[in-house]
Amino acid sequence: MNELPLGDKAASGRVNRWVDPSFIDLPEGSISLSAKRKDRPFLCSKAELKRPRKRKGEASSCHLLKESIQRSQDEPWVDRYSPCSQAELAVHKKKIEEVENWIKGHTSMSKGGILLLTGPSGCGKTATVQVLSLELGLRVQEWTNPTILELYNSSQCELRMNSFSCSSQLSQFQEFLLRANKYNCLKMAGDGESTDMKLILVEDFPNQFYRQPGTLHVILRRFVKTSRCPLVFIVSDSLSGDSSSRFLFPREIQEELDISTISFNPVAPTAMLKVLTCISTLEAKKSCGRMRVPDQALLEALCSGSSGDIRSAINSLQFSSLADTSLEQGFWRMKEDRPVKSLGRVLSRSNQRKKKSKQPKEQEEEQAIGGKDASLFLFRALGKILHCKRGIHEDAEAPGSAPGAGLPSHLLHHYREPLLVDPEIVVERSHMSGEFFNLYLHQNYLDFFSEVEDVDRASEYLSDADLLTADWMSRNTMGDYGCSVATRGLLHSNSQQVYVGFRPLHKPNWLMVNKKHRENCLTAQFLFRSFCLTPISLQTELLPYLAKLTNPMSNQAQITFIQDVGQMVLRRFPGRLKLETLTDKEPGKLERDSGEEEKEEDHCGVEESLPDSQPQPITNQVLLMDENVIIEEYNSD
Ligand SMILES: Nc1ncnc2c1ncn2[C@@H]1O[C@H](COP(=O)(O)OP(=O)(O)OP(=O)(O)O)[C@@H](O)[C@H]1O
Repeated sequence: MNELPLGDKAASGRVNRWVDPSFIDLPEGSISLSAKRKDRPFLCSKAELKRPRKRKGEASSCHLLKESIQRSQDEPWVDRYSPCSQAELAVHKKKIEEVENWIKGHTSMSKGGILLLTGPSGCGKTATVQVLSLELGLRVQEWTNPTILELYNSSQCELRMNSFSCSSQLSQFQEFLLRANKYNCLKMAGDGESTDMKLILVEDFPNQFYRQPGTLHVILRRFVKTSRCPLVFIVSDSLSGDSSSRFLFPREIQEELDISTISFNPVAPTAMLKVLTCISTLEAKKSCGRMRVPDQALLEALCSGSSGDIRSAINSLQFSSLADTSLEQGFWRMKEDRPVKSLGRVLSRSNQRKKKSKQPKEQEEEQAIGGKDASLFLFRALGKILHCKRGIHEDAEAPGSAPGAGLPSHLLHHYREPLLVDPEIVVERSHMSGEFFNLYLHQNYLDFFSEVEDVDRASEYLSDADLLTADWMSRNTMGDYGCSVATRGLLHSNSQQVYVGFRPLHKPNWLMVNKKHRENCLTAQFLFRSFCLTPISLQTELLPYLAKLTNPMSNQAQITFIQDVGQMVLRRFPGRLKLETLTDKEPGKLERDSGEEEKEEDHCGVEESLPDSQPQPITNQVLLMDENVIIEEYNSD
């Protein structure tokens, strides 16, 4: 990445003579044209655009000077240092290229089309679109939800004009989209060589879409029929797992409307560090020595605490510097005497070796700076354990000292380099119970081991962990301990940890088996309710018995279920079951079937019919046909 542009961008080249959108009849707030700031679209902060201008002579020059200093101090650094070119973007080059190719492909020949950009908040999705539009000479026409006041005003106006009785956010959005697609922007004097090419950007969705995504789909279907310019949707991922992009743009709609999707990753720590270093150097220069240049360790702490959100990192940097300029006891000063620490776990391995490793507790303190939610997707959390990173002991760096020098000789084989992750914190941030986390580890750990003795030891630890949670009375308390035993046990057992590269992770087999078990319980209860037995008794006592009889039941559904559950047919599943792959954005939340035990006992309160979500007996019938199993006569003699 190149150097950031020098000096205060906000002060230069501000264009105030921008033209109102061609859709002047729409409420003002619903459209914002980036062409307003066409010459330097990123130079002026929103705050500045909205600031009322004073008339000449209204204030003294001193007052104006003070105001301008204040304004420059107040301006958010994210706006002041917003990127103006691809080289300045802290986004992976490939992602930028992908977006660029898509935009180029869909602006030429007025082809239109829809692009969906997803990724965590603050990873530079909007900045990328803005920069590319600037470079490709496109005008960005962006939808922003009108405020209630604007809605009210517009409806008043419309009432007066005797058109619609009231214009909802939804209808305004629809109108915006259709008109933006149909009409070119008005060309005004001073627009220079601006082209008619434009890009429609939607980041703000009318609330109605979250309640009824179908309404969005109807509008989009209409849009694609006449689409002339590219439409870009930006939807941020949420770590809580309620992915708006999946909800608003389900796969069927993406396929039907040929929506392209590009998924952004969090900003890489190295790129983020570069940006922060650049900004802090420029700001320190500008402050004429009033602001101390933050040390490397502090910048790294801000990077790691922001979890790949560059906006949050820059804001934290600005915030912490504010505290410093006025009071000598500022943030930089407090951090001044800290030992230099590295981004060991995020920078290259060679760098890690050179610098000292951090203790988990210190890492935790640093995470608190910037206050960004540090939740982990399950995929990443598992990766942190399975691809575990280790540092080196401080004493091992001393010349002549052998690894494990402090250990007695008979324990030397237990020597390991210190962990760079804290397994308990990783599990906590995955939002998953220790027991379930263990299941995922159990399913996936083998691929990461190279020695059979290590596997032996690891499986013992997993069994111990299982044992800790065996007793239902203490399960809640012991779950966390069990998880510590499993994670730390796995990490310790893997004595020959080798770099295995990317490995797909799978969901535990147990989940599938458990699901099937629950389905069978419900089906058994439903089909054999007249026996008034628990699902367990039905499946382990009654059905195996019935399976031995000839025509025990007249109901075909019952017969097929008896065949399915009452006989242990190993032939039915030759080889291993097909495992479900764990995707990288899968949330680490699982519904625990808490009511299961009670349900099993409550065998008299059976539902009258099977819920739709449950497998219907027909599934078993298909199995029966496949296997061609015949109920044999049971000879009790
Ligand atoms: N080098 C840089 N690369 C990317 N963004 C930068 C850079 N320097 C500063 N920024 C600022 O960081 C912010 C990045 O936020 P952006 O809106 O692009 O994120 P986003 O992925 O669209 O997330 P959200 O959906 O939450 O808005 C922007 O305000 C941008 O101006």
